[in-house]
Amino acid sequence: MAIISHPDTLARRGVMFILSSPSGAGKTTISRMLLDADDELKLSVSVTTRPPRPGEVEGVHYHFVDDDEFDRLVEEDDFYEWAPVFGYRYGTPKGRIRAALKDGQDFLFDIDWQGTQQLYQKDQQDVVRVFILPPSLPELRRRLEARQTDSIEVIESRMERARAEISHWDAYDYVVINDDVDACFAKVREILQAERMKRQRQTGLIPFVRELMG
Ligand SMILES: Nc1nc2c(ncn2[C@@H]2O[C@H](COP(=O)(O)OP(=O)(O)O)[C@@H](O)[C@H]2O)c(=O)[nH]1
Ligand SMILES: Nc1ncnc2c1ncn2[C@@H]1O[C@H](COP(=O)(O)OP(=O)(O)O)[C@@H](O)[C@H]1O
Repeated sequence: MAIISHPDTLARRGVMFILSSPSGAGKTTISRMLLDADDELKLSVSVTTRPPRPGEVEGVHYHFVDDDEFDRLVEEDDFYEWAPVFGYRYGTPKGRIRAALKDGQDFLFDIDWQGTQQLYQKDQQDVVRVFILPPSLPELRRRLEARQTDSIEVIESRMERARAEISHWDAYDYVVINDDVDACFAKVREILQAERMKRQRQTGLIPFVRELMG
């Protein structure tokens, strides 16, 4: 694969940019805004046994598989990590991620805290962990209802789980409250931009500085 050319930085390793949030706090919304705004960022598409929601497209939002296929992928060690969530299984395929990171490709991961911990254990140097919080629990419920994708029972179970998910806030590098969506997006984007500049990622820095020093 060709080395990615970055307009703002020297040659560097890609960032594994993780966005997590309690369900309904807005990580899908913020992820979509980031992907639309940023050509250097690519979504890591997860594999799931959950059925598609209206409007979700195979290969774009998830790879939708049945239980047997998921079992096969686990056996073949095709996942970076996987976890059960709400009665379904979700996994991050290793695919070409490792090689692409070395070439400077940035990846966005929309995964929960369990997946975040596993990815962080496997690759601390590349991972950046961002947690999005709702401004309040009543607002979280309002957003889940407004999305109109879940039954009352599912919304109740998401609300219950939200409390458990929020308890993992301290396993993240950054915490951003999603009150105004544009403000939240701007903050998350600044985090990504700053992380790209981090000295440890800049594989092109040593030769460049040597040249400057003469
Ligand atoms: N561990 C792990 N979690 C994932 C992965 N993909 C998605 N998830 C999480 O699974 C949960 C349910 O996702 P989804 O069914 O799309 O509903 P959402 O809560 O509305 O985003 C979310 O917390 C996601 O962050 C993955 O590859 N690994
Ligand atoms: N800052 C915000 N203010 C109001 N509504 C929001 C905000 N961010 C997201 N939403 C809405 O809340 C609902 C849940 O957001 P979504 O991005 O699907 O959450 P998640 O992916 O975390 O489950 C969606 O209908 C979305 O349009």
